[in-house]
Amino acid sequence: MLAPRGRPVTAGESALIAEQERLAVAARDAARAAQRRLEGAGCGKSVRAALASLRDDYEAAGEEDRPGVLAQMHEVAAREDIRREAPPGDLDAPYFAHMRVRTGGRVRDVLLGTRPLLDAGRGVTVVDHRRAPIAEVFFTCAPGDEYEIEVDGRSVEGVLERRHIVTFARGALAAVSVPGGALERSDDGWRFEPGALVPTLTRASGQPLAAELPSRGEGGPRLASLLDAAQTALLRRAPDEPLLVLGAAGCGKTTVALHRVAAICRAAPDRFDPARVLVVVPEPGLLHLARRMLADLSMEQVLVQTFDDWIRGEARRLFPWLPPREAEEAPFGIRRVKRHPALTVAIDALIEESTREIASRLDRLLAGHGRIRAAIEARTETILDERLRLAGEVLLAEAAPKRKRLLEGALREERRKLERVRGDLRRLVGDRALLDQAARVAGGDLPPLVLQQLTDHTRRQLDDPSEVRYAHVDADRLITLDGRSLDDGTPDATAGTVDVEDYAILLELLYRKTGRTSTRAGALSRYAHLVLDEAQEFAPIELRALGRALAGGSATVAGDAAQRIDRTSHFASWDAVVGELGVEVAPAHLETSYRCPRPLVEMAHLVLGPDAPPSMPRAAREGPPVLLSMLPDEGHAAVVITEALRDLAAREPRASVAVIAHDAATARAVHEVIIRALPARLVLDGSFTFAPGVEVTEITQVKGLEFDLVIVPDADAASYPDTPAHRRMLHVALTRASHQAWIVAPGAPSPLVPWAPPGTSPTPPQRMKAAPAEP
Ligand SMILES: Nc1ncnc2c1ncn2[C@@H]1O[C@H](COP(=O)(O)OP(=O)(O)OP(=O)(O)O)[C@@H](O)[C@H]1O
Repeated sequence: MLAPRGRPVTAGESALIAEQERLAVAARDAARAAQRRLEGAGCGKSVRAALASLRDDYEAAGEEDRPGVLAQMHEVAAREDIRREAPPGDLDAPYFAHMRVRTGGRVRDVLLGTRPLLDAGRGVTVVDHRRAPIAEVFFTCAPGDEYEIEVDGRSVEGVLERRHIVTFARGALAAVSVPGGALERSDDGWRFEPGALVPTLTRASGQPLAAELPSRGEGGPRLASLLDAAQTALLRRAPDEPLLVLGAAGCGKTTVALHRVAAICRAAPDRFDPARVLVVVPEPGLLHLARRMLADLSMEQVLVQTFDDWIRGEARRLFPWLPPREAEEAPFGIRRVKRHPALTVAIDALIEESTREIASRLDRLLAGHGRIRAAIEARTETILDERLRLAGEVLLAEAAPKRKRLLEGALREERRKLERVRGDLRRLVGDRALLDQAARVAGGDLPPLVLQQLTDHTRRQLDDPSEVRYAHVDADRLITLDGRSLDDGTPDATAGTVDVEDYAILLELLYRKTGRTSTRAGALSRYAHLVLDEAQEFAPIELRALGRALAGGSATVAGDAAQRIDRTSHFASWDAVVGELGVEVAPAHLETSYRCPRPLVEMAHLVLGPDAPPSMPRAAREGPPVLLSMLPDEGHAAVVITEALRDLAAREPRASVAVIAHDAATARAVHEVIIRALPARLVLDGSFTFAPGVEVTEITQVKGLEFDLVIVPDADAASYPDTPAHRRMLHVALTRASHQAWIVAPGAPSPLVPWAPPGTSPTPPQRMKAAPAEP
């Protein structure tokens, strides 16, 4: 049981509580009354049934009765509209903040909630905290501030007298924020608890952001002196030696990998020209960070790319026929199939089919009576060109001179055509029989529904977009009113596009058919050294493409299996990763976490649960506790987070804060609230600034990055259920913090978080649940 830190409330605070309780009771009654009214207005199902029967009546009615039936339909539909707009989301907690304003000579209490609710009789006004103009006063003013806002084009002035965040527990007021803490209800009555409800975030002074570590122009040895002995030992490895650096989040894998680039380019400049070094990362955020770190190491010439950008550039050079348009990110299921290792089985089957077709064609052409097919099918080489060449040698040795020339010509022509892979791609991802062969070995991973989704998607991609279909129509008539293309945002938007996942498949098909990585149009780039960061996120087919670009060069591979969050990447093991890349290497392990302080390392390890590595990384330093808050809902959480950030911005303007949501939709919703109070950037495209300020983002964006503070705004049971994938996601979010993390659960809390572990500091609603009252 946690010892109470606070004190009994003062008389003034008691008066405030009484006033807040009156407001709470009035709001709850108003919400319940509104709910009763709406129930009286009919429930959705019965309204739909009523409308359906009225529609039948309308059909059956004579001309003269129809207006009457129509009027009834309108009335029922209007009731349905009221029901849909219906307020009270949570009858027991209809609002989460209160402010008292003096405006037009009157004092008004305004409550902030998720749904608006107006009950003049009870004196209750709940406004939508995201949209109502008056809510801006709550987010931007302090008590005593004068304000001027615009409402429906009119300017409204006033003074903010009070502002409080409140929480409810089991329908009753549970806490009211006051300067320095909160008044909290316990079984003994109300108490003042310092720092409660809205926790105080801190930023340790002097914590380096990764980008601030080494400074430009300083030499290699000086930079390396920032590294520990284990890290420095890795830099001493021979430049040609492949290196696989593993270790938990924040152990310095990226740091070592990029320092190694500088080290080998300096040690062997004749073989390792920085311009021939490629650094590949999964996401744009890490790309920006890596470029900055390389610039600090005077290695600006090194090419840093996301895998998608790299493969796009390569494939478009090799296959100039590719449609210029790329589809918007393909649905999860489709990406999963296209990146699945079992797709190789479908590729094998496709190559077999192509081989048989070529053999039959040659037999027909040269009247081979099955001998050519038998000779080709007798070969077992995996590269089709090899098979044709070697079978050809056998056939040519036996052939008469005249026939020899014919055979030679026909074989040459067939081998020349092998680099045409466009039709193969269409067949591979559009032919259900081939895909079913992959599904059979995928152990339930590729269900029929997903394969159907893929073949439908492929069919749509093969359609001509409307612009092509309507080429005979004037171009300006094909532009819609909002200036977008005719197909934008429609299923037809997929027509005539290619998926980014197709590029690696095309390279694979090319290689499997020709044994080459070039076409007449161009050749795959070659690198002296490849750095692959966050390597757990790449699919086998992508690793093979990179391996082929490496051909003979050396590699530094860095990753952490506990951080794999892309469920379409199919990570199997580190042996498999380096195997696909074509390098042989034993892993080197880093064991000290430099980014996260001890409480965070422990929490992140706990969150991984059964998936945690056997030993917890060593933390290089102590730090503040991980903050935990349970709040009634998302709106409430967003307001509490906003309040804490407002306070932090005033005290620590140089802190870098990431609010890391589980998904983009949640990030947008939280951002919508935060920007009412302070400048915050919504980053969903990797464009992080690595500068002080607040950035709201989603987990897939933050791989490899770090911020002073991390806030997880949605650690509820629905966003983070107990699955290995969700454990890893939460782990990644938390380990982005170099100083402190705050986990907020709106509604039912996630089972992944130990809500009251030692060393953490739960905020009031949680403590009230976790700890019974003192005797
Ligand atoms: N020896 C060291 N001494 C002090 N700080 C270090 C040391 N090594 C790395 N760091 C710092 O630790 C932080 C994490 O490093 P880095 O990003 O390289 O880790 P990582 O293992 O790649 O992390 P992740 O797995 O999360 O991508 C960075 O701020 C880096 O500057």
